[in-house]
Amino acid sequence: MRLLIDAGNTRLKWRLEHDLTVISQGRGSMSSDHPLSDIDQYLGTVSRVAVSTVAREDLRMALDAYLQERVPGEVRFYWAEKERLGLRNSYSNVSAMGADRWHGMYGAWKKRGRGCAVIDAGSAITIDYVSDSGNHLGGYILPGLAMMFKSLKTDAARIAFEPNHAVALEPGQSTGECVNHGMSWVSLAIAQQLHRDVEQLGLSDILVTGGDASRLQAVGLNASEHPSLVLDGLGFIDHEVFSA
Ligand SMILES: Nc1ncnc2c1ncn2[C@@H]1O[C@H](COP(=O)(O)OP(=O)(O)O)[C@@H](O)[C@H]1O
Ligand SMILES: CC(C)(COP(=O)(O)O)[C@@H](O)C(=O)NCCC(=O)O
Ligand SMILES: [K+]
Repeated sequence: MRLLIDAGNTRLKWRLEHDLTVISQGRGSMSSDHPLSDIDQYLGTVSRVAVSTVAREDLRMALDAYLQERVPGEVRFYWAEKERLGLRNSYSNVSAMGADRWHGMYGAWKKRGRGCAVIDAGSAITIDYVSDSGNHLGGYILPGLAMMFKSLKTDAARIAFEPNHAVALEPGQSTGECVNHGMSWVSLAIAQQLHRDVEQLGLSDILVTGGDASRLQAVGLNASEHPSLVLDGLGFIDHEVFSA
């Protein structure tokens, strides 16, 4: 069995496969001691692990040690690359790019094979544009929605509110409404800017992934949702590496 892991800054997403058929997939919290506890009993039958991570180095090392102790097969970490199958990274220093961004872009490139926008609404929101010819045109990194809520709670003394994910865009008339409608307002602004960029750049479509994907779609983001786009791209690359 092959185990694919996408370890972000908030959640660890995993997928167990046998001969490229998905046996099971799920997620754990990166703040828990054992984010893979749901599949502990299967790790002894895993022949290979492929990992995409942007987690803190101490967490990456702890995950590596946890896997090495339990998995008989190889544990391989995959990072952003300069180029693969015609997809070309715009970063001169590719090692600085989050592995999740490259794997999400590669998953989109393999699925579409033409210009597209990739949005990962996770702990941070990342946006990447790829041209029809496979050139990474560049992208953006924004604070994630939960990160924005958290910064208001921790950095503003007199803002008390309960976050809610309902979409409401009218001007708020209480602290809670001003904050929650503000989050919908920011999400709408992101969606509208994406639509303008995709139009101007002549990109064919938008692929969205990440825990807050549905929130962006709820305010009108015209995108197809691919909940495991990072795992998809990671799986394509790992398969290509081992089939070469
Ligand atoms: N059950 C959940 N646990 C944690 N975050 C969640 C959950 N459901 C939705 N979210 C939202 O998804 C975001 C995390 O998305 P995810 O793609 O897992 O992040 P990352 O890849 O950065 O670890 C959080 O910031 C939060 O706003
Ligand atoms: C921007 C990110 C934190 C997003 O990660 P996530 O929100 O999925 O945890 C991650 O892609 C990252 O650490 N990037 C490194 C900087 C860069 O991509 O330029
Ligand atoms: K992510």
